[in-house]
Amino acid sequence: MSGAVKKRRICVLGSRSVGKSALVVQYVEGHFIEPYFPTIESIVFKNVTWNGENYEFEIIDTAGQDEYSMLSSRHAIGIHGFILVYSVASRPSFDMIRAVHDKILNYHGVSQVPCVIVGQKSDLPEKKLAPRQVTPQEGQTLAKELHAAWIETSASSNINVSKVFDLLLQEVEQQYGAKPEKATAPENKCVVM
Ligand SMILES: Nc1nc2c(ncn2[C@@H]2O[C@H](COP(=O)(O)OP(=O)(O)OP(=O)(O)O)[C@@H](O)[C@H]2O)c(=O)[nH]1
Repeated sequence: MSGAVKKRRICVLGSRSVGKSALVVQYVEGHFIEPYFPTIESIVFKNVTWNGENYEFEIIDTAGQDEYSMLSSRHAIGIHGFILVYSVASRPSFDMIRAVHDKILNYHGVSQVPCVIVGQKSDLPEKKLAPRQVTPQEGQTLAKELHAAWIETSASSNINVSKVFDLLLQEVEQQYGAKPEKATAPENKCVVM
């Protein structure tokens, strides 16, 4: 194992109330937050060992987006990897994934960024608490099209939560490898919202 800690900055994006904060808190603190507090922005850190290397995640949990919200440069520039979250019980939140992904690509001026698409709240249809509005097949098809990884999770039942971050590291290391500074989009680039 090499001693150096590799820093990776991760941004979590998606519609309101899809469970972005719950996912991050379950991963970092190991518990589920039941009440809903809309996030403005929260940054948390976690150290992990992956493939024999030490990493420090800086995870930026953002306020929920809608089709009209602009992507802040803080949530695009210098970010190594993106977690795009929808709820499997919300079709509009799934439709938002493509819009957010397009905004990220516009910032970076590339055709691909390291990304994991997450279908959250998988417990809702399983426990018959809410009907499923997005099938796993639809999630996988979109991810294939956007060259992203895909997974379904439940923050409340702690299903697949840490796998999200393992998958993202895999995507980040595949794309940037030893050159993570390439995640920095040019500052003077014209940005199309
Ligand atoms: N059943 C279930 N509920 C969840 C899950 N994750 C989050 N929730 C609930 O969904 C609501 C919204 O969760 P948040 O984590 O605050 O959602 P968010 O995407 O961060 O919301 P914004 O800050 O508005 O963007 C809360 O009441 C959570 O308890 C899950 O995996 N299963």
